Amino acid sequence: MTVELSVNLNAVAMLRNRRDLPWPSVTGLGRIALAAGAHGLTVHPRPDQRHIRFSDLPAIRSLIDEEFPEAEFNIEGYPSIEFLALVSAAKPEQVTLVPDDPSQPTSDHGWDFERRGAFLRPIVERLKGEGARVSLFADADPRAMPAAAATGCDRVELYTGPYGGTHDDPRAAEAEIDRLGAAADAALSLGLGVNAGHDLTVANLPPLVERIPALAEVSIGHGLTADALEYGMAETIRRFRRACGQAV
Ligand SMILES: CC(=O)[C@@H](O)[C@H](O)COP(=O)(O)O
Ligand SMILES: NCC(=O)COP(=O)(O)O
Repeated sequence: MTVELSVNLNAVAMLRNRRDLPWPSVTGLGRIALAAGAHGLTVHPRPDQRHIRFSDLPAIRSLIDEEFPEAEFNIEGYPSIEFLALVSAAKPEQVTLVPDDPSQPTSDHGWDFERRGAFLRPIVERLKGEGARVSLFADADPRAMPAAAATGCDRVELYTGPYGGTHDDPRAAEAEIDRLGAAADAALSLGLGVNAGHDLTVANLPPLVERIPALAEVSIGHGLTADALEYGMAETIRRFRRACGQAV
């Protein structure tokens, strides 16, 4: 089974928002990602629109519909009334619900399914009724998976932030892989699909994929954008030197 890659465009949008200019272009970089074989595009619009703006969503929807009809749009976020209205309009193939409060700098935990199950169930049903696959952001805890499944969701997205944080500690990384693997096994045994995301990199993906071969999808933004800058920098310097009139 292939693990699909969904490219999170939040970091691109954050760079764009530094100026009142249209670059880097969220749809332009999305197009490059899909043309290079990414399976989908992910955005996590936050209420303050600090990176993805609500107005980005129709443009991404059109990009996929008109140029990459096989690709998937994944919208992540807390299911506020405003978020649910955005999702209804953008019609993503997948919605990933995340228990963020508006003041959080980034996502840092999954749902407490026991406590929030009654809140989630009708929302999951509504989103599925609108044609979306529904994934719920989950901590790497196998004991949480029965309550996750009881919400009616299709998948869980395992929160890999703690794993990403072990980049300089191989033993801690192994322990996190064990936790993620056990959570994935529990979810799969209940018929749930398993996605994963947060702080994933080229370096830490292979052990994760090896432990969870049935992983359906990873969504990656921060580390992927960092690599795009690093690996694109040399060619960019050559382009700018040529623009300066230098012989390159
Ligand atoms: C749910 C998740 O892990 C990502 O969507 C992450 O929250 C990205 O959000 P930021 O780009 O705002 O950090
Ligand atoms: N769902 C996780 C995601 O979309 C990207 O997270 P990150 O790679 O920006 O940490």
